[in-house]
Amino acid sequence: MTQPLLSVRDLVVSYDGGLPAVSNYRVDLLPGTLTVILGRNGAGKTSTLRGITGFLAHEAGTARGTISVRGEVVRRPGPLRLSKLGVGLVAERDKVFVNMTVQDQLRLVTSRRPDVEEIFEFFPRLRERRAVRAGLLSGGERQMLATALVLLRKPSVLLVDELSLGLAPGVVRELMGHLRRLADERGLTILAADQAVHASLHVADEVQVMDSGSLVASGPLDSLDIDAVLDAYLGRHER
Ligand SMILES: Nc1ncnc2c1ncn2[C@@H]1O[C@H](COP(=O)(O)OP(=O)(O)OP(=O)(O)O)[C@@H](O)[C@H]1O
Repeated sequence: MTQPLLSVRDLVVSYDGGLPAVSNYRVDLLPGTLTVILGRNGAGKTSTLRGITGFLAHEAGTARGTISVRGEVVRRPGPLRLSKLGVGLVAERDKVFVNMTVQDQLRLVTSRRPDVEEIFEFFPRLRERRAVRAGLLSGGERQMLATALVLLRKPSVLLVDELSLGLAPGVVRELMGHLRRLADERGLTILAADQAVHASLHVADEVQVMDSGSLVASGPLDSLDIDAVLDAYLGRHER
């Protein structure tokens, strides 16, 4: 059986010592696959990705659980440790410097021209817009830049939070298509949390549905009665 690249068991995330925002979350990410976490506002998607990567200190949040990378339990997981093990996070609300050009931001992360060239090959739109300040990019282009800045660090696992936030359906489909290509062409292993149900299901290998901090469904797309699960937990109107 193929070994998961990243496994999570019994993840619990709480804020300010309150009731858990995430309870007993688990996942196995197989190499080169794309898993999506779906759930309505406040379901616990962002907290799950923060809990895995340890980006909780600024949120007065705590996480416990077991995270393994390539079969090895990660001792004292946290942002730096996970990053060194090749786990990258594209955080919700794009983290780009609005006054810097696309090209300058990419060069902040790497001085290797071939790496920047590779990014431009993958995102031709960023090449076209390379001399433009990030503040003038469209929402979709900003998300491409935010993703590119993480990709330059050459992760093998990419966690992506709400790529579709505030974007038009056509742009969301394009961005989801990029995630699919990153898995297929680059062999990246991806866990993406999103509310864009249709676009996510179109590209996913595995699907997880969260409600009130708990998983209510999880498995390969073709093994789930996805319509029933989504009707029950997202409501037909949100699909
Ligand atoms: N920094 C924080 N401090 C306190 N509570 C928080 C914090 N961030 C999230 N929460 C709470 O944790 C729960 C899960 O929120 P979370 O943002 O993880 O959900 P989500 O599924 O990502 O929602 P959305 O799609 O709206 O981003 C919610 O009840 C939320 O109010």
